[in-house]
Amino acid sequence: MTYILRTHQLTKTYNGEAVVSGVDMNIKYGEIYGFLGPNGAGKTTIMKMITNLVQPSGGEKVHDTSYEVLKRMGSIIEYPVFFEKLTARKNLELHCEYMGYYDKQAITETLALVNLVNVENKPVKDFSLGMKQRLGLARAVITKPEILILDEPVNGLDPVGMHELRDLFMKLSRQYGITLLISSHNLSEIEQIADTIGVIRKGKLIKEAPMEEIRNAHTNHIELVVKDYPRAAFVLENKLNVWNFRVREDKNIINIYDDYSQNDIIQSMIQNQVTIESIVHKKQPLEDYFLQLIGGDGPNAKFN
Ligand SMILES: Nc1ncnc2c1ncn2[C@@H]1O[C@H](COP(=O)(O)OP(=O)(O)OP(=O)(O)O)[C@@H](O)[C@H]1O
Repeated sequence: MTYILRTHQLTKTYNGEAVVSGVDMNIKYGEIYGFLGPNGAGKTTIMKMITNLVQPSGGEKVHDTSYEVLKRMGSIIEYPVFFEKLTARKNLELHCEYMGYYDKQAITETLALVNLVNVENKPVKDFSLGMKQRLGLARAVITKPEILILDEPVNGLDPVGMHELRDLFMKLSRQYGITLLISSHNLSEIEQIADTIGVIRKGKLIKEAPMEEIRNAHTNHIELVVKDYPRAAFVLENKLNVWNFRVREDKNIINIYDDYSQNDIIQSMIQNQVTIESIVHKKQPLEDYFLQLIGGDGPNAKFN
């Protein structure tokens, strides 16, 4: 089966208000699924429904075999809590006992995986945020889950901590074959590692696509500046069969997102008496595209 986890019309209502509505997510085996959205968009609520911490008001989630996958699911939804006075190793030992999984070798291996071997006998209260995040991850992966659900795991980390954690995610995915669902409110945090991106805005999944497709389609585009944009748009659609473009009416700019030949566009515009002021190939920062998507009202839209 291609998918390890799918949701179908997943919905959550609080006090008559839908905070998550009709979400269809499709997470493939072994991939890193970047779950993006501004604060309050509904990411945590969806992750809680997936991990059975919150009961959906409607819709469902579909695993291959529901009970079995739950056992094979690791998660960090809220800030990970530890027995602060106990050592990292002791925390992992207690967790394994609680889960009915006791394998000393697994503890040692997992501490090595998250690079905490040299501090395994320190009490957790002396750990930095990054170390705690890595210990949380160790706890989530020690029982060898097939899927990991991580809610904003790099939040609050400095660039070094973020980098370390991203490397670890790649390792878990590529070397251990674990599927990862990682939420973030910042595209740049997961852009390099995500295979698929799901974008949530006001409780609705507004985009789900391979990261590569988004990168190609939206970072490269042709910017066409014309005197008469309605006529230029007409020519694009009717003479060149170009549909994937956006008009910025205030500036007579047309951004064309698919891979078209600039020459064809120039020739066709000339043949149809459209005056071109300029035509250039541009790269849009991906973050701008994301802000535009979740803001929904122009390139300067902010998250909230
Ligand atoms: N138990 C609850 N009762 C009422 N409203 C809730 C409850 N839990 C969440 N909400 C609301 O649901 C909306 C979505 O919250 P959620 O925490 O899922 O968003 P999020 O995308 O994870 O944002 P953040 O990154 O800030 O955690 C918010 O408006 C929040 O106030």
